[in-house]
Amino acid sequence: MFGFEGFTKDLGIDLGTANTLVYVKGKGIVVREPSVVAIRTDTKTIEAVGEAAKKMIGRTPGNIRAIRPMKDGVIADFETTSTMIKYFIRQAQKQRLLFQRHPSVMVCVPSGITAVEKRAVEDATRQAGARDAYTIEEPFAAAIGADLPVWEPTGSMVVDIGGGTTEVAVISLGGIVTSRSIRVAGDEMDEAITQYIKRTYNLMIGERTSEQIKMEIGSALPMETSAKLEIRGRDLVSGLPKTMSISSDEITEALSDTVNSIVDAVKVTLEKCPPELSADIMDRGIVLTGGGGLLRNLDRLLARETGMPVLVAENPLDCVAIGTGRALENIHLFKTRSGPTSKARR
Ligand SMILES: Nc1ncnc2c1ncn2[C@@H]1O[C@H](COP(=O)(O)OP(=O)(O)OP(=O)(O)O)[C@@H](O)[C@H]1O
Repeated sequence: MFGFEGFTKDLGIDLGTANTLVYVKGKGIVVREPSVVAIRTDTKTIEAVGEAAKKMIGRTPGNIRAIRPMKDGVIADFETTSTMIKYFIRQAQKQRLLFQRHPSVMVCVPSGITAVEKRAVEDATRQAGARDAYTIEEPFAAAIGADLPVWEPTGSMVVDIGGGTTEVAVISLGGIVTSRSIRVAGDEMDEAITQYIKRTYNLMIGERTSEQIKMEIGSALPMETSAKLEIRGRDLVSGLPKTMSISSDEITEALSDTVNSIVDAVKVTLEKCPPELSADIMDRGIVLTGGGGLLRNLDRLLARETGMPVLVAENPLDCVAIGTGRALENIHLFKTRSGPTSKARR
């Protein structure tokens, strides 16, 4: 059993592909920044991390590269990820919330990752200064953060749609009964929009523009009143900047393949769910978490396709971070290491 008396100033980190959130017990979420690092390619030094680095995406001079070290929810670049975690821990410490130089840190990881990938997250966290590094599977953390009764003998289903991964899991009695993790989520939606606009209008738009289009007029089902948005990009024929208007119906069409992959992942997981637990889920409903859960009408589409009630969690973007932090507070409830958490010591 891991003692939990020293955890008061310890951290839960939602190390996401898109955003990293840090949760401190009693304080809530104290850091919320994009998971981006800007590096000088000549000297290999870090130029900026988080919000400042995100602003540089697509706007960097030749010698600076803005990268997202987490790709598809796992560590694509070990050194940079470790530097980024260190920066976020410092940000929390700067707010005088942490008095321990080496806090214990719980980091969430996608449920589908390999033992090697999990180890990489634990090592990067310890290299960033953590005394103990624990990992928790993301959908389990999301379910705790969404206030689902994860410890009860009743089935709960959570669909966490982040930047890189969508995690679908059925949880009961403190464990994941069945789950599915697909590397299709918000980033893939952005890419689908970029490709659609390139294919249809010969217009090249940036990563940030496609995300903005998704958030402002994206919808999983056609909206009752179609909306329009002015977008800017580079005309691939003339090579010049161009402004044009795009409709929400077009974005619904652009997003259909990605959205259908998510719907299929939910259906497959439901098919594998034991009947008693399905009945519980029918009563309580499927809960959507993660930023992707905010896509308009995704709840309605999922409800139509599964015949189950579907709800969006109260603060979908914060559920994983809150759940990760709460899991650290309740570490004594995790009975075995083969459950949804694991631990590595300095
Ligand atoms: N209103 C919205 N509509 C649609 N998508 C949104 C909205 N708000 C945020 N998103 C998307 O949610 C994604 C980020 O969600 P979140 O912060 O939960 O992911 P993450 O935890 O960083 O990623 P992962 O779980 O894959 O590691 C981004 O793709 C973002 O564009």
